[in-house]
Amino acid sequence: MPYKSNITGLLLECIAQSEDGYGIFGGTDELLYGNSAFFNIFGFDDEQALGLTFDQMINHAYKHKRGVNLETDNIEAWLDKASLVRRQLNFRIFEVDLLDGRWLLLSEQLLDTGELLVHSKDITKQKLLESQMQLTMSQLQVLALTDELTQLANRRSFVKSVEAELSRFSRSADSVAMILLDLDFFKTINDTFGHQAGDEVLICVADILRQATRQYDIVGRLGGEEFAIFLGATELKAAIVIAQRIAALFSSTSVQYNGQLISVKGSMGITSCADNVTFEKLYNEADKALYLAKLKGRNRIEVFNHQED
Ligand SMILES: Nc1nc2c(ncn2[C@@H]2O[C@H](COP(=O)(O)OP(=O)(O)OP(=O)(O)O)[C@@H](O)[C@H]2O)c(=O)[nH]1
Repeated sequence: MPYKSNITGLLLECIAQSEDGYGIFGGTDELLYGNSAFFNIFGFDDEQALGLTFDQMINHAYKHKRGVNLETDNIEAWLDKASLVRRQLNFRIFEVDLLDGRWLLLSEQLLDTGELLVHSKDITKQKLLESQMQLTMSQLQVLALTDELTQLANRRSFVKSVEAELSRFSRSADSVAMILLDLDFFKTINDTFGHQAGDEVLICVADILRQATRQYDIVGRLGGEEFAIFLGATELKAAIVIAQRIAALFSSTSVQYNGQLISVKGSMGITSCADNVTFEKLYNEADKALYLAKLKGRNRIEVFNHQED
């Protein structure tokens, strides 16, 4: 059959024209065959690479700054490292990037006869898609953990972060503290000035909390007009100072909305402990103190009393 008798020639022609790279290195690593896509990986335009060793081809790419991206100041050391993995397995697959921005998936297959068959496939589109997906995933993760209005940690993320910190602190004897803050008569602000004005107040409160806390404190909006601050390695005294700082900022700040000034007031409950601390324990203690602050007339700070509990 004429088709069958021509198959070898046809196959060679297909490989020569293929956008995938094909190369065969001989037993002493000299290039026996390559198509133009393969030469291109090493910065060669034509068959001048034939007969060169892998090391010589890499040196060519490095010297002419073409083809494969060789991120090294020492090409000899790079080649030594490559020799540790090259031809060590019957089959291996890896990704490389080219200086023109493309990405290739390369496979090396050691033939029974000692030659090394190398195949390359352009995976630039897939890499681009992959990095876009990674970006979307990390954006989604941020969205899932952030309160949209105030950009503070939401309840889920606050609990998760505090629990992570507590497991870190469990190995130290340091005290940790929590401040719970609940705005006073916030419903009246909404009812008087509108929901939008209420939102502006919540944003302002978040700014005040960021301003009053340290970089490593964890600040979250637990929901509605309830906020929480976790203070790692903090004694009660220092936690009270931070709560007083927040109260002072509330007193000196008014939110401007449609030409009107809205004052912000809040009640705070504080607790601090060092032993067997869990999120629930801290939260419940701070919440009891907060309840007391509301009961005693609001716009004040109360500390959880461990003796009375
Ligand atoms: N603008 C706005 N209002 C909210 C948001 N989330 C909750 N609220 C409102 O917050 C108000 C909370 O009301 P209450 O629980 O009675 O609290 P309060 O009026 O501050 O009363 P006290 O805490 O007892 O001083 C409700 O009217 C909710 O609708 C929000 O994201 N934006």
